[in-house]
This record gives sequence, structure tokens and C-alpha cells, in this order.
Amino acid sequence: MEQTIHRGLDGVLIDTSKICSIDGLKGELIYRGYDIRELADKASFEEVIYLLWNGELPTEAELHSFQDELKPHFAVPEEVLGVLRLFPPDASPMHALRTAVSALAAADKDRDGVDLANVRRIGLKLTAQAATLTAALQRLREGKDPVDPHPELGVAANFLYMLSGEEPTEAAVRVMDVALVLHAEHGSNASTFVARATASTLTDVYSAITAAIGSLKGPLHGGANTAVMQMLEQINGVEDVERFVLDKLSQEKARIPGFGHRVYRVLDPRAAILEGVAEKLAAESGDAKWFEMSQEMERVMDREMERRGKQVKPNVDFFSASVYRMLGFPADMYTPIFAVARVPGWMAHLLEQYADNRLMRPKLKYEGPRGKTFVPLSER
Ligand SMILES: CC(=O)SCCNC(=O)CCNC(=O)[C@H](O)C(C)(C)COP(=O)(O)OP(=O)(O)OC[C@H]1O[C@@H](n2cnc3c(N)ncnc32)[C@H](O)[C@@H]1OP(=O)(O)O
Ligand SMILES: O=C([O-])CC(=O)C(=O)O
Repeated sequence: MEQTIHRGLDGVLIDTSKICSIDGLKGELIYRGYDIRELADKASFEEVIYLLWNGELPTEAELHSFQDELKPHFAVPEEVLGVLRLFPPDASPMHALRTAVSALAAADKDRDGVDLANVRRIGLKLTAQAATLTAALQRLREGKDPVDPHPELGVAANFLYMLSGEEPTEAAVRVMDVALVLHAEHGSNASTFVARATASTLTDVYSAITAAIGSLKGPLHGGANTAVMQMLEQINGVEDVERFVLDKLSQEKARIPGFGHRVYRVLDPRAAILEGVAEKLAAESGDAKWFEMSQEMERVMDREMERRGKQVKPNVDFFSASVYRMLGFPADMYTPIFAVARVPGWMAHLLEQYADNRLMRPKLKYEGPRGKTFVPLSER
């Protein structure tokens, strides 16, 4: 029987889900019924985590009790901080984060349980500890000791606190919160699919999240935010953007990081929000260089893609790069920060997967040889 091949699983529905809806033609992103624009404007990261895991926004009392549940989980065992020290400074921080998250299983007696209460407990732990590990990693790369988590702060504020050792301003926490909310969830993207496929064997949460971090690292996925800043750093100001883009596009199979998306044919709504955040930060800081270069690149790409008849617009990784730059983060830390934001999204999908599991096992169309005669080793 002739079977259709969907390379890259393009357009393939693998299951039903109640978590996230994306309309790539309208540029619409919805978490559990709420438009991302409204959530980015009005909700904290913790409210969004609660929403993703429970299907409803929390009441004030529910939010406080959720925050209280999360706070004790930030501390990371000393041995796991030691895992971060194993990596040389020039290794991608995603290798260190992935390995340390995997090592967190060592200190967890109930590391294998996939009943929903245990999955949720590990979800709280990984949400808090991904932030701690990412901040600690950056401190170690700067030759400084990690800062213990603040017992009273949530994810955005604690992350900034553990980076600098100082309580962050309300404005910085708000920008961080918006970035975390925007990156928290995006349907069956590559890393979430990997998390769900891994969990579908009924293996543990640590294995699924470790696999997802490995998938997020790639330059076609979360790794693109680092690649965007590394690209901007190669360009000599706004005047040089057009030359750079045209040079790049003249190369075969060239991809400009931060542009294009498997689902969006119009502007990614998260990119539009981050563009606004970047513009505001540029005006406040007086350092508009990265924002202006990004805007010029968007203009040149719009013109060139339209000329080529392609619908390729900025994605979430494009303007997050200049936002993170203005918050003072080094380029290669952008993808670990994406992972911190995405852990709760992955966890929402693991809760859904474990609640009603079916082993994921697609097929490949075999096109190799058949009927070969085995020749003994001594005669080959
Ligand atoms: C959080 C996230 O994961 S968001 C995505 C982050 N990734 C990036 O920013 C990396 C750069 N972008 C890309 O490589 C791609 O756009 C992807 C991988 C994200 C999506 O790829 P696909 O859905 O497979 O689209 P595909 O690669 O088929 O592109 C369609 C056309 O647009 C063009 N195109 C797509 N993205 C780009 C880009 N970034 N730069 C230049 N041209 C592009 C391609 O040349 C292609 O044309 P062709 O059919 O003539 O070859
Ligand atoms: O949905 C995708 O393919 C990639 C993406 O934007 C995300 O994971 O945020």
C-alpha cells in the first residue's frame, strides 16, 4: 500500500491537546484559551505556569499557595553544582545545563514515578532549579561563586538575583517575567515533541526533560537566539546590515537565524511583543544599536523574502536576542534562559502525556537493499 511521507512530520497531528493553540496564518498564540498578548501584558510567570498545569488561572489564594510550594525548590545540591564545573568555559552552556538537569535525578528518591502527583512535584523542582542552575552556570563562567537562591523571590526575580547577588529592580523583573511568559509554551514544537515522545515509553520526567533540553539547543530551534546575537555581533552597525543579509542570502541553503517558522506564515506574535520590549529598553538605556540593527534586518528581510515570494518573518528568537543583550546576558546564555522558560511548558505536556499515554512509534519508509547474501567475515 502506498503511504504518504510527511518529512519533518510537517502538519501531522500526533494527538489531541488542551494546552496551546497556534494559528500560523493569523499570527495567533493561545495558552489554555488566553491570548498570549494579554498574558504577556497582565500575567506573571507563576500565574502562567499554574494556568498551563491546571487549565485555569489561579485565584489570589491559589497563586500564593503555588508560589509558596515553588520557593523551597530553588536550592540545588552542591554535587550538582559540581557537575556544572566539569565543563570548560568554551563549551556551550546548554551541555552543562542538560547534564546538570539529568544529574538532579541522583538526589531524588522518587525519580522514576510517573503518577501525576509525582510528575507535578518534579515539575516544581525542575522549574525552580533550572533557573538556579542557569544563574550558577553564568556565575561560574565569570569565575564567581554561585549565589544561594533568595527564599522569598519567584522565578524571574530569583534568576536575576542569583546572577548578580543583588535584588533586581521591579522594571527588570517585569521584563524577565514577560520574556519567560512568552517562551513558556508553543504546542508540538521539536523539543516538546521530544519530551512527549520520550515520556511515551513511560520513562521518568528527568529523562524526558533532559532529552528536551538537548533538542532545544539546536540552531533551528531554541539555539537560534544565540545565533541571532552572534550574527549581529559580526555586522558593523545599521549601515552594514543590508550587505550582510544579501551576502548571506546569496549562499546556497542560507538561513538567517531568527527568521522563518514551521507554523507561522505571518509575524510570530511573540516577536511583535519582544520588538516592543526591545524598543522600550533601547530608549531607556540610550543604547539603541542592537534594536536598530534588528529593525533594519527585519526591513531588508521583508523586502528580500517578498521578492522571492516567501513568507519568512521574524520568530520569537529574533527580538529576544536584543532584549537579552540589553538585560546584560551573554549571547550563549540566551538558550539556557529559553530552557528555564520552557520547562513549565514541557511539564504541562508531560502531565497530559502521562495522564493518557500511548507509545509514540512512527514508521520510516524503507528504501534500502533486500535479499543480500551473507558473506562470512573471512571471505569479505
Ligand atoms: C523557537 C523556535 O524554534 S523558532 C525557529 C528558530 N529557528 C531559526 O530561527 C533558524 C532559521 N530558520 C529556519 O531555519 C527555518 O525557518 C525553520 C527551520 C525554523 C523552519 O523551517 P521549515 O518550516 O522547514 O521551512 P523551510 O526550511 O522549508 O523554509 C521555507 C522557505 O523559506 C526560506 N527560509 C526559511 N527560513 C529562512 C531563513 N531563516 N532565512 C532565509 N530563508 C529562509 C527557505 O529558503 C525555504 O525556501 P525553499 O523552499 O525555496 O528552500
Ligand atoms: O513551535 C516551534 O516549532 C518552535 C517555536 O516557536 C517554539 O518552540 O517556541
